[in-house]
Amino acid sequence: MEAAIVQRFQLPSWFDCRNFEGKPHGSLRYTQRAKDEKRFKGLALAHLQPERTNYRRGSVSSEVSCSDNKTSALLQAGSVHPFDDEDLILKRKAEEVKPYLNGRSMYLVGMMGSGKTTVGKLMSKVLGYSFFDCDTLIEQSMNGTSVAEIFVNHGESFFRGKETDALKKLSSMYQVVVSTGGGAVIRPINWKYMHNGISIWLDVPLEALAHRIAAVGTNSRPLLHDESGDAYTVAFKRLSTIWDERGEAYANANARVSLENIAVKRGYKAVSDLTPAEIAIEAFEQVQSFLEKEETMDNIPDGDL
Ligand SMILES: Nc1ncnc2c1ncn2[C@@H]1O[C@H](COP(=O)(O)OP(=O)(O)O)[C@@H](O)[C@H]1O
Ligand SMILES: O=C(O)C1=C[C@@H](OP(=O)(O)O)[C@@H](O)[C@H](O)C1
Repeated sequence: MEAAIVQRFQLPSWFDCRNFEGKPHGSLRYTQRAKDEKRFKGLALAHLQPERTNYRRGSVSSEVSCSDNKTSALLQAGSVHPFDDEDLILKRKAEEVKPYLNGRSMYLVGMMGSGKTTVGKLMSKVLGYSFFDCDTLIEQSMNGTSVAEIFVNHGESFFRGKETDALKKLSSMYQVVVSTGGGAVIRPINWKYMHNGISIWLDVPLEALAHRIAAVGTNSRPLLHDESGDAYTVAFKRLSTIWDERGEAYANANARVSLENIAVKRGYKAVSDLTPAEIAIEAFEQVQSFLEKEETMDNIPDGDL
């Protein structure tokens, strides 16, 4: 993670920069007076450049130091938890959006591996909604037969019928977040059901999808499964073909969450730096924009449309 993290540190006492030695990492702002006196006290706003992070680990190792032209001082080293803030922002965002949803459900759509399940679970948790994974519902309706087995034993079109049945059932429910299967967007009837709630498209670049899928394997994703070739290349080729066939269908969703746009907004080099919480925050923001537009449209008199 390349982006700087801003963190406040309560410094315990006066620091005299001349008394410290250490290699400065990051920077620390302090007042002109402190600069002149080469000492300072109190709250410091530090920009940390973490060495490495991982969204599952949720913490970064860091060093905060101050320096002037001649000296530098290591003030604090250890672990910080930037995502504590992120979780709080996510919770607040959900609380902000929730009253305007009026109990409407949310349907996450997107290519295989786009994070519908991961992000959907997070969104349901902070909203206090129930979470459903469409593939899991289909498997349950088939006494635990896996999606991969359903494809092999009954074919794709049978699976698509089950998928539509599952969406029909879900469409009568309120306050649920649904992770749909990547192919749910290809049948117009499925959109009729999903439009009972708000649909959100997780738009993830194919390279990132292929990396994620190669990491977990393709056993549970029959449309990508292939014994030959290296996992990334096979996944990328298959995903490209699928994208050509149905890419446009995802744009029917009410809200689009583009990982490339979030990465640019946050100053990250790669979309792989984005955490599921950051993506969920953006999803709520896009839902908010959709609801605002919807309200504006509702307020326009019929004759003016
Ligand atoms: N933001 C993310 N960064 C890195 N890996 C992710 C992210 N979101 C999901 N993943 C991983 O990608 C894989 C697919 O995610 P999943 O939520 O199952 O996608 P989908 O439900 O759209 O198929 C999982 O292994 C998951 O841990
Ligand atoms: O894209 C698709 O056609 C499919 C995606 C899968 O779901 P995920 O998107 O959850 O992997 C699953 O429904 C099935 O393997 C078909």
